[in-house]
Amino acid sequence: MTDDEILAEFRAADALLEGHFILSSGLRSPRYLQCARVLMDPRRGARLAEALAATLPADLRDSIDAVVSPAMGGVIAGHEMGRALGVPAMFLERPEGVFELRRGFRLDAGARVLMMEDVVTTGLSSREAIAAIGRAGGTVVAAASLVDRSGGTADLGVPFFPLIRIDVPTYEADALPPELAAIPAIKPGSRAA
Ligand SMILES: O=P(O)(O)OC[C@H]1O[C@H](OP(=O)(O)OP(=O)(O)O)[C@H](O)[C@@H]1O
Ligand SMILES: O=C(O)c1cc(=O)[nH]c(=O)[nH]1
Ligand SMILES: [Mg+2]
Repeated sequence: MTDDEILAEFRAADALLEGHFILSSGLRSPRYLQCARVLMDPRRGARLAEALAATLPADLRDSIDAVVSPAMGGVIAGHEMGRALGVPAMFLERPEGVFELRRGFRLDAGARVLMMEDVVTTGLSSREAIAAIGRAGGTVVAAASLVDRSGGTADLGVPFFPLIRIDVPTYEADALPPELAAIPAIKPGSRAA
């Protein structure tokens, strides 16, 4: 899938939002990629996951035992990647503030895991998820996401395969451009403030 085809899927889903957004990291942005709107169409989600799976090197793709994703945003993205790769898909939650596998999800010792996110901005959520998979006994062999909006700055410590890289600005909360400061901010994600 080309970048234009991927962006067309986001546009068709009304997933390219404009306004004033508080991101998971606390950074602010005039743009938000609402992957939940993309994934609300299961066939669109499956198409995008198939396209992403096809970009993985074949030896890596064939070696993956499981997909593990951080909730909430990663849940459906990870499930579709599990389907595309033909492996189980599990998710991490943080009811106590730190990601953990719950609901009977478990990894065999040394299981080769693909960590799947919806969006990567600073990479913090991805790094926290990768650490949690390690604590659960898995070995993260690669990370993937639908969108990388880090501008190439996110270092996840493992090979990283985003479906698309999108350049969008982010600002510290105390350094907003006037046009952003003039709009009320909303926080679409679920990380506790
Ligand atoms: O790379 P980062 O700076 O960590 O930002 C990206 C993260 O932010 C969003 O999650 P969020 O914490 O908003 O919660 P959600 O997944 O429950 O929506 C998104 O789903 C990623 O997990
Ligand atoms: O950084 C985030 O929290 C974030 C940015 C974005 O564009 N979309 C999203 O779901 N989360
Ligand atoms: Mg998330």
